Amino acid sequence: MNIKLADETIHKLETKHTRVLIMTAVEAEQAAVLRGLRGSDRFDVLLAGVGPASAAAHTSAALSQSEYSLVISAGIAGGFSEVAPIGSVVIAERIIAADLGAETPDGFSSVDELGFGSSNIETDNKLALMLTSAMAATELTVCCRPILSVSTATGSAERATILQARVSGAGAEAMEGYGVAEAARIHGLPVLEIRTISNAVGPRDRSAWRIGDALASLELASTILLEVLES
Ligand SMILES: O=C(O)c1cccc(C(=O)CC[C@H]2O[C@@H](n3cnc4c(=O)[nH]cnc43)[C@H](O)[C@@H]2O)c1
Repeated sequence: MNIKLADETIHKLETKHTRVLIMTAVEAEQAAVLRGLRGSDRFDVLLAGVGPASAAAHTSAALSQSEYSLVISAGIAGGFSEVAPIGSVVIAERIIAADLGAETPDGFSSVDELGFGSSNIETDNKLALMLTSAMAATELTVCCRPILSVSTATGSAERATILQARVSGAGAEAMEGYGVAEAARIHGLPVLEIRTISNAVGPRDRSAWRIGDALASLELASTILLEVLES
């Protein structure tokens, strides 16, 4: 894995007055993150809404209002079951807009292949690895993998297989990471994504979602984030 942005980011994080912006899709995720952060005034935890467009717009608005040194997309997600079981944590090694592109007679072409930009945003890999190690030392099950952003949540085994073939090693699928990351990139800031798994990516069965387990993991993961950034 490449180590990028680390010196600049760590330098900024060591500066006394640096602040961290965390974006969650919904209030239940926001509340779990805030419980985990234990009242620290170093963080703003704001609502992004659901999906990449809402997330990009809300993140960009927040970044235009206040100064931050790090931006994080956090919340629950679907996990690719071979690598990320329910209740586990996935830290993004990269954030990928997995359905941004075009269907062609030869299959899906990403925006990169079409020459329209990039569907792939690097996270702060050094911080991602530090967090992964710190979480691995607790009761949490954690991995550092690509996290996919999609506009339509996967609802079939076929679609899950297609996405796994499209992005080798993908750990999880959610809907806001790429929007948050694109806003951070435009503002010149490093980004992370932290997801806790509520359901398996695959055939839709809302009754099987374990939102309580995922929110409990999100709270604990947020406490570890606090400890790592304060250490
Ligand atoms: O109903 C609730 O109590 C509740 C509490 C917390 C969160 C929710 C959500 O529905 C969050 C939606 C949010 O979660 C991400 N997500 C979760 N699973 C998947 C998935 O399999 N595929 C894609 N996204 C997923 C996503 O980021 C949504 O915005 C409900």
